[in-house]
Amino acid sequence: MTRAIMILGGGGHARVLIEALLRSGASIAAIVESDPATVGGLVRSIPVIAEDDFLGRFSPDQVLLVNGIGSIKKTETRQRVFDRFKGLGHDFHSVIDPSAVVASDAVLGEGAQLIAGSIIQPGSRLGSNVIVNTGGRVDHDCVIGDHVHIAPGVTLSGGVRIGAGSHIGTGSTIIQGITIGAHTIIGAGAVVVRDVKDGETVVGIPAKVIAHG
Ligand SMILES: CC(=O)SCCNC(=O)CCNC(=O)[C@H](O)C(C)(C)COP(=O)(O)OP(=O)(O)OC[C@H]1O[C@@H](n2cnc3c(N)ncnc32)[C@H](O)[C@@H]1OP(=O)(O)O
Repeated sequence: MTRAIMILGGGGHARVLIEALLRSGASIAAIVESDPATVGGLVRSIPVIAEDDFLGRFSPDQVLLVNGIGSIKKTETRQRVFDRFKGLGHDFHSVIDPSAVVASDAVLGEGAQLIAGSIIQPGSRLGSNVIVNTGGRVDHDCVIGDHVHIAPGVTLSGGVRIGAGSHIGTGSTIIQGITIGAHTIIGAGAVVVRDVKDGETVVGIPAKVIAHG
């Protein structure tokens, strides 16, 4: 049986995902929201259902979920949503915009989201629930942990490693071979030329630490 695709959340990131799914020929059965009133009207005529309704009506064998929660700094909320629905037995569908370029040997984890114009080069591996946002570039042999958000216009050079739950800010550049720890925040526009430890926030060119954990 083909499972119906449903989006968790109806905000800006969800709308980007809906565009990518529709462009790739998928159909979307519903947007699931804890508070449907927060979704400002119908998005592309897709019905909005309340989360309680969803939980009562649909079992994991009937639906495939898409994590529509974005992040601008910390990635905890989208991780919490992913983990909660995995705990209920649900599977997450990957969203790959038709304009994304993905090397034949790249490995994508469950629920990967490759937004318009993103590029994943050979030998790279992405964990579960990872976003590579608009125009993000992941060069060869990068290893990206679960729940990482690579924001629009980021460049990861070859062999970069990123720990789980990190947010790589919009337009930042990471030079080759750098290791970035878990739950870090890389500021918008930063140029990272040294390794970044778990929990650190770095900004600037070259990037310097402004917060620890
Ligand atoms: C589709 C989408 O929209 S996806 C979302 C994309 N957005 C992003 O990636 C946003 C990334 N976030 C940032 O760059 C943020 O500015 C952060 C996370 C680095 C810091 O945010 P906050 O913790 O709120 O710090 P705050 O704004 O108070 O700034 C602290 C200091 O760092 C400076 N600063 C903040 N961000 C940056 C930056 N990117 N580069 C240089 N300096 C910065 C501030 O000017 C301030 O300096 P001051 O103390 O001398 O005045």
